Amino acid sequence: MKKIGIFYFSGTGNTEIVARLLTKAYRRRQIEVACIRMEAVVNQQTPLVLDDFDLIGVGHPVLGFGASGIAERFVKMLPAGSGKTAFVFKTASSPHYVNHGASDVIIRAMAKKGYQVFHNSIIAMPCNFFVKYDDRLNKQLYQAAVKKVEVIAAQTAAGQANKLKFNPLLRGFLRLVYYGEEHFGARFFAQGLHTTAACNHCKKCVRDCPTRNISESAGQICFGSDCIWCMRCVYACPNQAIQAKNLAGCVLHPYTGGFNIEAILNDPQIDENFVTASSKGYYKHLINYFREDSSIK
Ligand SMILES: Cc1cc2nc3c(=O)[nH]c(=O)nc-3n(C[C@H](O)[C@H](O)[C@H](O)COP(=O)(O)O)c2cc1C
Repeated sequence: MKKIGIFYFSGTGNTEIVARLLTKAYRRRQIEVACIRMEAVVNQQTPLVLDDFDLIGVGHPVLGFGASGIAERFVKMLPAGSGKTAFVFKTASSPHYVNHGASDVIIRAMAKKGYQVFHNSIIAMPCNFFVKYDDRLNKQLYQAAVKKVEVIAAQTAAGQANKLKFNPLLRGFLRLVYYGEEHFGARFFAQGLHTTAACNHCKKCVRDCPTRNISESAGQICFGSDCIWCMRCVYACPNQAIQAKNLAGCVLHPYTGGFNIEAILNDPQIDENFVTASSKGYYKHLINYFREDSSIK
């Protein structure tokens, strides 16, 4: 293996953390890696040149059981693969099998273009949507992610396949949910976004929006209709000045997603042994996920 190109989209930092961990894991194996944000390609700031890469990685968050508009736009831009090998990875708040099909549209589109997508994986990370996870769980998820990334790096570097089990009967229904989330949910959410008096017009949100959906006009920050509900603007605003009026419950207060992982890791008071072999209820489905890499016995 000479060089790997990892293209990822990350709204709030989780997928970026995984993409960076993967990059480090390959480099430790003496493999050269380029780690590129998908939106730089989609917004034509970075040319899409794949000639140097022997292996392509595509990473995205699971948004409404799908892959996010940016990932779909990126895949449309890919040139013919001519048999190039590829893998996909996704982050989600849960490794449950309902999320396993989230990359299917991407995998199919890549296969149509001649890419051989041989490895598909899911990594559970802190939830950034509606449900605020306990920081002990966030720490446990991150530590498991570090181990899972090592496995993904070893398998993909060796050309070893990985498939995710998915019930095909769910496909049509979940695709419909995704369509509703992307086209109606996201638009409705964006219609209710507004800035408060705390906004100092630094325009970070304008610069950072992956779909260039935020602009400033006559001294006002304006939110357009091409929102993919990635939450970046809300969570990354340095003054917490962007607020949601519609579906406000989906924004976590205080935010405990990707960007604060470092703080969680550095806090010795946060005990990562949150899910155990005897956990019940919602957390039960995480037991096997943590067992896979011996995060719990
Ligand atoms: C609009 C939206 C929809 C989401 N839908 C799902 C979902 O269907 N399943 C899931 O497990 N997590 C879902 N999540 C949670 C994210 O997938 C998860 O927190 C992910 O790691 C975020 O990655 P990022 O920080 O790279 O954007 C959703 C988050 C958002 C903002």
